[in-house]
Amino acid sequence: MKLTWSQRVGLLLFGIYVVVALFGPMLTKTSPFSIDGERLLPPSGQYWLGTNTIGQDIYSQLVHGARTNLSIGMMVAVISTLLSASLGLLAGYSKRLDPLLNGLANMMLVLPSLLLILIVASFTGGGTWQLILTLGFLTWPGYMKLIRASVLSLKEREFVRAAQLYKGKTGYILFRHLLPFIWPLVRTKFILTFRSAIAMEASLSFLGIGNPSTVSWGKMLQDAFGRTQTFMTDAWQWMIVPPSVAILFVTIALALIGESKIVGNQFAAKLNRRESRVTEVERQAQLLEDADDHLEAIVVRDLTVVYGDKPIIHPISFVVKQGSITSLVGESGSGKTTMARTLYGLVPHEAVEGTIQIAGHSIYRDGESDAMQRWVDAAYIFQDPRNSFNPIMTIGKQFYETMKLQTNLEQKHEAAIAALAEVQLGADVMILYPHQLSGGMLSRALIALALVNKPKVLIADEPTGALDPIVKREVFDLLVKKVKEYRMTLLLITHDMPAALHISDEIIVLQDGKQVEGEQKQHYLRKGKQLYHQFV
Ligand SMILES: Nc1ncnc2c1ncn2[C@@H]1O[C@H](COP(=O)(O)OP(=O)(O)OP(=O)(O)O)[C@@H](O)[C@H]1O
Repeated sequence: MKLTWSQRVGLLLFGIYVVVALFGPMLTKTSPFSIDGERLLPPSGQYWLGTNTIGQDIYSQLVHGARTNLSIGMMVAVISTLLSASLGLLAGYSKRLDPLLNGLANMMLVLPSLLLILIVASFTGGGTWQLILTLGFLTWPGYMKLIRASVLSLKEREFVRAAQLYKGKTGYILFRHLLPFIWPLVRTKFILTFRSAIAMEASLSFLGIGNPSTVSWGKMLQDAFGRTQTFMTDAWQWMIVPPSVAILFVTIALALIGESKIVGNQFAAKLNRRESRVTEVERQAQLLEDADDHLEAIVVRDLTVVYGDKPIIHPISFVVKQGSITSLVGESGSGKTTMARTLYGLVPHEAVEGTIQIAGHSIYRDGESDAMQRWVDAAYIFQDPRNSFNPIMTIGKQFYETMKLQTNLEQKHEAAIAALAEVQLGADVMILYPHQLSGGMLSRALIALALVNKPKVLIADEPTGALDPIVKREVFDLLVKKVKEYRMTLLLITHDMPAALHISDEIIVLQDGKQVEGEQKQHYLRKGKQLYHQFV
């Protein structure tokens, strides 16, 4: 990864600070507290940075102070960042925990943090651990709310919904699908908290309420400013300048690193290198025996969908026979996507009335839709392929996650390559990220992904929208072939009337959320047929 010069400088400065904090104290035999030198000695071979007004070695104090700052900054940043990230993820993801956690964050935000820190520091005599815990527990809410807001929006993305549908465990979804996206926020939070903890510790020590048994840069400055000799002699040059420059040095280093993407990207790459953990997903999935087959693959009775006060789907009933192809057509905005999403259980329960059965499972009846094996009993192709894939996972990993018929990685790999080959994609696609594929390639990869578990029912929302006419034709042929081969039921949402007429056993026409019947439907189909003759 290419770093800008400022990022390199930031890392270099911070590296120097860490080396000094870790190894600097080893280079001095003098204790930072011992008063064995003469007072106010200028820098020399013996006292590299001179001595202070009571004869203590300033170099020794500076390097021991670096250690104190590093450990306080690190501990506070770790505690505060862990709280922000974990509570933000949980609040954004869980509707149940959100009111509690968000309420707690709001309450903490209105607390006068500085006052509390001063009170705690005064009462505890500036104890280091008390300071770390106070700072750590008071500084998480701001970024927690930012992370929560990101997760609230991310969890509506198709790839997260898909992960939920195949019953990925909550921890897995949070860690694998959501954390990499909020990682830049986590990284920034860590660096900012590190920086402010160092500044806060220095300020408290400067005010005289730091830990008296440790040495720190703030305390060095307090000592220097508290003595008149500092300014009456040249001593300010070695008593005030070194700790001030050190604080400035670390603050600048952290500010420069804060602009770097190095940590986040390395982490995301690391996450992606990890083997897929979808073994958590239930595996008992085998295609149900033919005896369990239902002649009616999709049964819809008196279905309505209302968003707020706006009816989107008016009462509608229909049946899709097992092994058939039914196309859902209609003008833009007529409610096709809403219908498809409703059938697959992707619409909030409260918006839906009526009953839906898919492959024998009632959708929207508690417990029963959970029993449906997503991607095996029924699969869904979302309208927007780019949003359907997790952008920071390779296509191959996303195949492994979804595959339920194969038990080991080798079998999964072979089946994924075979499924990709059916849509004219090579095995090299497995190691590519979604952004490295064209829109058409992504559409085909999505179709392969939907077919890889040989689903009994496939609901496909505009699966060929991004394809050129030749590939489109090939994909329709593939879908027809798979319908026959797997005895699959296909509900196809499409604007492509010629194709719908060409491959469908049944066509449902929607207009303004209502099913069109009789002469109006015939008129719509006649128009489609005229196009169809141009198509074949
Ligand atoms: N989440 C939502 N909240 C409120 N209204 C919505 C929501 N989703 C869709 N709608 C409305 O439902 C109507 C039908 O939209 P839908 O996306 O189902 O149509 P469509 O037939 O699939 O259109 P297209 O062919 O352009 O994709 C539109 O008026 C749309 O504004």
